[in-house]
Amino acid sequence: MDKLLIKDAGALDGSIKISGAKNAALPILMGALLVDGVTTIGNLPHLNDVTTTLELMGRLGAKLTIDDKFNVEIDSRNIHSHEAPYELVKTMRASILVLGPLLARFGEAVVSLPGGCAIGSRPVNLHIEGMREMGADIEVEAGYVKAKSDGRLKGAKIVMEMVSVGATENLIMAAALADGTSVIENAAREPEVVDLANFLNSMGAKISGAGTSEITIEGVERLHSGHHDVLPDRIETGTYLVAAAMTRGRIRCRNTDPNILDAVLVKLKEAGAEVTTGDDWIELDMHGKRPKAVNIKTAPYPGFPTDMQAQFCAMNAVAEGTGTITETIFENRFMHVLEMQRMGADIAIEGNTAICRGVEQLSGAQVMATDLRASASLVLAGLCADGETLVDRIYHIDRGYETIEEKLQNLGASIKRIG
Ligand SMILES: CC(=O)N[C@H]1[C@@H](OP(=O)(O)OP(=O)(O)OC[C@H]2O[C@@H](n3ccc(=O)[nH]c3=O)[C@H](O)[C@@H]2O)O[C@H](CO)[C@@H](O)[C@@H]1O
Ligand SMILES: C=C(OP(=O)(O)O)C(=O)O
Repeated sequence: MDKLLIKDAGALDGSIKISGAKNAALPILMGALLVDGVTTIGNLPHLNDVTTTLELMGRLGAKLTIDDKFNVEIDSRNIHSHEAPYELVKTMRASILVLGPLLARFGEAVVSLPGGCAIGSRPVNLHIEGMREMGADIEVEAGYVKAKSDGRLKGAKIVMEMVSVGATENLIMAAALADGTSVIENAAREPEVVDLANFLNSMGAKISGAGTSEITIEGVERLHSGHHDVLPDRIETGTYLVAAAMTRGRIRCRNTDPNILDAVLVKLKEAGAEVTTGDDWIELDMHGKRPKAVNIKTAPYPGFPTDMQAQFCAMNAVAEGTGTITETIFENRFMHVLEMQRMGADIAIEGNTAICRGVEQLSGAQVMATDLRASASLVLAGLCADGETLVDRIYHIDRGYETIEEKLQNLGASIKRIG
């Protein structure tokens, strides 16, 4: 199993290109199953989750052509299977997003439940309830969601009991081919939901209000061929910005979108960073100063993203002063804290809050990655720890960060992958 070996090499300095967003790429690829034609997707990140999704689409009967820049052409005209098996679904929570497209287009879907994971139980009741309201007959049996619809799904008004990114996306996709108009209230407002809606609209869907908490979808009979470029990854961007802040360095992130990172940039400025932005770039400069600890409370967009919480926890661990991190989205997203404590961090967990008292210097240790962002935060901690840090189980990182070691090496970090 691959590991990452990291040593403190001082302040990061340089420029990197940000990849397309994992969390937009996955629903968009699943959304291509709705299209009775050929879709091409650009700016796809080369990640394990994307490869798993492509494998799943291939098993369902989609014909895939991938060029050397990782642009993917998907011919979904001859889908012949409507089942997403456990062996593929287990590695990736987002695979539940095939449910809406398969059910909407073929009136049938059998999708394995992805199971719990390190950050929490992650149920899919909102996905199922919403599709039932559109007339689907759904049973959960032997670990599989088995859904059927007699003819097209029916447009419905769905009031979401809580804000869910995945359920909003699944229901948009289900409603895109439904008979009649659907309205999703209390919808997630994440930029990735907007990107999915833009993608589907460019294929002929009629979705309005994405990016607000009320989304209206006028069902159409079919979607047609088209092209879409995935939006930049705001979480990858934020991760590298924090890496630069922690190491008292300077970074320019290119091919990104500063307009979807407000909550993160505000906190970086509060930590003492000078942040400058252009149309598609963000620059952060610490001018050699140690960051100041910040208080964070995660919330649905446009609040502070839960996917950036672990990285800010790492920053607080080496910052000046004390900062609190309150996690409100997932019930168990502090696994990184236990590993950081092994590196000498002074962090106490009280309920859903981590109280971090910054220390002058962390010390390198062997640590275990438990989930995607926890792994990223341990890599960041390793960048400013004394001695060597060995991060184990980095398959989690490969789910969400494209060539992380190369990008960090370009910024001057000492990091290498060992088998
Ligand atoms: C592939 C992808 O885009 N993943 C992101 C997506 O995950 P995902 O879409 O799985 O997260 P949700 O927004 O659905 O989860 C938010 C909360 O709702 C709960 N919930 C969700 C669905 C449901 O049917 N029932 C229910 O109770 C979850 O347990 C959680 O407490 O949004 C999360 C929250 O921003 C991010 O951390 C993930 O990176
Ligand atoms: C939790 C995450 O992803 P997923 O929903 O794919 O597990 C994440 O991107 O931090």
